Amino acid sequence: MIRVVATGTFDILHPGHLYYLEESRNLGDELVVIVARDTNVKHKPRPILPEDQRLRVVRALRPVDQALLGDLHDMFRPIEDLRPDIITLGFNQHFDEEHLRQRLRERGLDADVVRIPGYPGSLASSSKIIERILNTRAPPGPPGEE
Ligand SMILES: Cc1cc2nc3c(=O)[nH]c(=O)nc-3n(C[C@H](O)[C@H](O)[C@H](O)COP(=O)(O)O)c2cc1C
Ligand SMILES: Nc1ncnc2c1ncn2[C@@H]1O[C@H](COP(=O)(O)OP(=O)(O)OP(=O)(O)O)[C@@H](O)[C@H]1O
Repeated sequence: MIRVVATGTFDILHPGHLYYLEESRNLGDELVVIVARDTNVKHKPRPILPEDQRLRVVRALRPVDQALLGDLHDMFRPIEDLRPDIITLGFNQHFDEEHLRQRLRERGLDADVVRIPGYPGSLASSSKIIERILNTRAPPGPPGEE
């Protein structure tokens, strides 16, 4: 039984998320997804959707066997509980594979780390979708300010 763990914010879902989760699931027999806590998303603007809502939707996706919210303070805590064989990183996750492997070893965890490539598409990105909404649906400014 090969357990795979995938992680991410999953704010506004798009086919890039599905591709990442499907490819992660294909590496093993079971996929568990750790959804980032609202307060831990600091490397970009805070998510639009609250963590419970992000979790609920990720949990319902076909490739996902189990989904949970991450720890508030220690990202290795859920990994210690889940003991995955493989941890997948998405194409744009800012972790260095070798550094992450090392930190896992230091915690007595021997999961392999696998990078999943990107899925093409100009709107396969939560931030690009938000940008498009702002550009196409934002209320017009006061008259004369076009
Ligand atoms: C191995 C691993 C474990 C993680 N565990 C947690 C966690 O317990 N809590 C959390 O809030 N974020 C955790 N994260 C971080 C997020 O799920 C996410 O990867 C990070 O916010 C960057 O995500 P983004 O690609 O969605 O922007 C973990 C990331 C990795 C790689
Ligand atoms: N186009 C894509 N192709 C493959 N994987 C993706 C794609 N977009 C996101 N992912 C992966 O899905 C997981 C969750 O991504 P995240 O929630 O950060 O979405 P995002 O669209 O990359 O967000 P943002 O645009 O705000 O950076 C990460 O592992 C990420 O690498």
